[in-house]
Amino acid sequence: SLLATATIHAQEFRLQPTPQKYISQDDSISIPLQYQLLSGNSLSTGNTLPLLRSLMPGEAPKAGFRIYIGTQDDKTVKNYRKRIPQKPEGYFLKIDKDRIIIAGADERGTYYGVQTLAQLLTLDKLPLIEVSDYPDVPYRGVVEGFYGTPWSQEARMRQLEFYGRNKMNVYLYGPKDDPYHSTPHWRKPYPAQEAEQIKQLVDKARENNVIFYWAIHPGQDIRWNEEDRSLLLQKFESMYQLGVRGFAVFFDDISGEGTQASKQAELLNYIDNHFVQPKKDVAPLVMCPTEYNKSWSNVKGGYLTTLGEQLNKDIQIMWTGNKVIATIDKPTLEFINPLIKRKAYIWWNFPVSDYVRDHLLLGPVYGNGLDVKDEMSAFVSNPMEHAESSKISLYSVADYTWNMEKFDSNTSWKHAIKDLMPLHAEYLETFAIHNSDLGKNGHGFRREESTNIQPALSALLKNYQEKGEIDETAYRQVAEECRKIITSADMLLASGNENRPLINEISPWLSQFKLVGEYGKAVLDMIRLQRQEKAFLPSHAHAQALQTLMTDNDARYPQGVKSGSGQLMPTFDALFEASTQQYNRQFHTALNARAIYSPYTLESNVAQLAMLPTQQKGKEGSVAPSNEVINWQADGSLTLSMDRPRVLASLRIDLGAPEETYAHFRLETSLDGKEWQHADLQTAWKGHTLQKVKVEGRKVLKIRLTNISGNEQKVYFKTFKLTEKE
Ligand SMILES: CCCCCN1[C@H](CO)[C@@H](O)[C@@H](O)[C@@H]1CC(=O)NC
Repeated sequence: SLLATATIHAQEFRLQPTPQKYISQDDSISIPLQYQLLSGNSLSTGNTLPLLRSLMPGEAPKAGFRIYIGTQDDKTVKNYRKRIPQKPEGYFLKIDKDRIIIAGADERGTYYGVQTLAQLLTLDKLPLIEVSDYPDVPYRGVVEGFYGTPWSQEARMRQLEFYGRNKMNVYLYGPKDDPYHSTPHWRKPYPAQEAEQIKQLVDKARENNVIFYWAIHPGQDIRWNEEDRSLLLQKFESMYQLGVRGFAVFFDDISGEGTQASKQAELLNYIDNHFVQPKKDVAPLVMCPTEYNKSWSNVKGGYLTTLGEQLNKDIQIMWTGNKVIATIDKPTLEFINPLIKRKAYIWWNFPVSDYVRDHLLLGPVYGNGLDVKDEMSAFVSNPMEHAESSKISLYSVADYTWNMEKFDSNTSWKHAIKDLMPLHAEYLETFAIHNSDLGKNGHGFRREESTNIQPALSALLKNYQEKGEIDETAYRQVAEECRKIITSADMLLASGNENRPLINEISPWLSQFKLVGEYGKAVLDMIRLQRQEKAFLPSHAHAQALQTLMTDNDARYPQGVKSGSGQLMPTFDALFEASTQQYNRQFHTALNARAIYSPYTLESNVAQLAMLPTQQKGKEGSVAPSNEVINWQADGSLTLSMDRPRVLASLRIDLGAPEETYAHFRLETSLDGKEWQHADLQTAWKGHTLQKVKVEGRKVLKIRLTNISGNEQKVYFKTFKLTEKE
């Protein structure tokens, strides 16, 4: 498929990432089948020569064609020394009629020169070209730092190859749900099997010139004493024995003793002075602070300034931006860099989806500043638990961090898709453009979706809702898009082995996507046939059947599978409702005019709660949990309303707080929104969670939870779930 890639790419071939500078003459040579290799001593170890030999197997001592390769200290490239960009990981690549020169500022730069050559070799002829290139951001890559199913060994091996090809140089291993990374087993060495897998990853990383960082997440139960400090160092030593040469300590998402800045700084400096520095072959230590975004930081409290003042200068400090989930711009960095007295090591929480697990985030990487390359020491992406699907974003993160000013999010996005499935790129693009928004979520972070068809969707809906008329141009465009949706789903599901791991990840969403396309077609029929008493009915019935199929999601994904939720589904639901209401008025019928939706709506004057989506699964209704600590102001309340009175079987609430906290809250229910009955929170207490609150058999229309303590309460919002009586 490499050849296929070349053929497809040939007309719009681009080098990835976009090089800083390159000149190509209008001439090319056929790929040399034999060549004499003149390589510098500095490359005798490492994986640069193995990569070159794997790409061009025709090495022959007497051949006329020559390849000169080395770093700037090697005499094999001394004539080109001044052409090498004097920047870390810089390289000079020149393809001439009788020779190729690959000269790097350092070993990794030379390696990247070979990776660029690798891309040129996918063309049927080698263009005569000169490339002078280097990365804008020193450290570029991925932090596997999400909640949920950690990536598999196979997925990680593929990731590391992807990073090598796309010139990403760091991978931080920190899956929140790995018990040996975090509580409870961070103090213990890995069992033999897991240790062997880590060793394999470290070797794979070295092969791809990626620094493998192993992170530890001790903060939830660390004790600030000699014993835990030495246990942590022993764990690091055991990882070093496995070949790990990059170390990180994450103090994010914890509470209690572990959050003290001065203790964190003391521990990290100790690790730096007694482990990292003495080892001499270990990368600079990286730490993730507890206050890792501006909305959670209390500058006056001094946490960040303490780290900035006390942490050894070479220790990197991570930062997610102005919020947990945020794009990174100049003001973001102008805020944090002075406080921590160094350039922030950006942990970008995208395309991570562990707080919107029913969505895939496959859209373009956009919104980060193009003028911040000199304000950050690193930019690493926290991806989705779906490794292959995350590559659409990761490809663009590689592009953005290597050559920031030249980054174009849409071009990069299109090439990312071609890189993943060259033979099905148009279908994957149709799928990706309609699966990019997150839907309502606790962080309030949203993305554009269905941008290609959005104008037609709103024109069609506006004309129909306001004038009962059909905008024929919009109608045709939407109908065509529905056809493309249905075709794309089938083509991708039937795409065989082009990218089987990707299809395995997205197949539940592909099935849902096809239903969305069918639903769109059925709704278009409904508005076309709305005035025909007989013909309307089968389309209405079909649309309802599709609504049912779309809510009975794939059992593999209990949290549900959403597709086209940003623009397509809201428009189709609105057209379903409007045309059915119109039909009922005209023919005096009472067909169901409500598209399937959650019968529960949430209102709240607590900012972080107001955005939470509600969910319905059968007899269960819930407000989605928030990943953030909620600042619940005095007298702040949350009200869950039903679409009609319902009899409750039970209600479970979990604020992740000790029992006394619940005394600060009052729970009430109401049948009419005017009269409220109290429900007792204390009696239902069961260690950290309120079990069946005494509302058994109560008929309610609304449920309200209010902070009556007179002060702000900081709580988690883990569970708010009701079950209705059968
Ligand atoms: C209260 C927990 C918020 C979690 C925030 N983010 C991610 C988004 O959900 C999640 O993957 C978690 O690992 C991460 C923590 C974080 O952002 N650390 C710098």
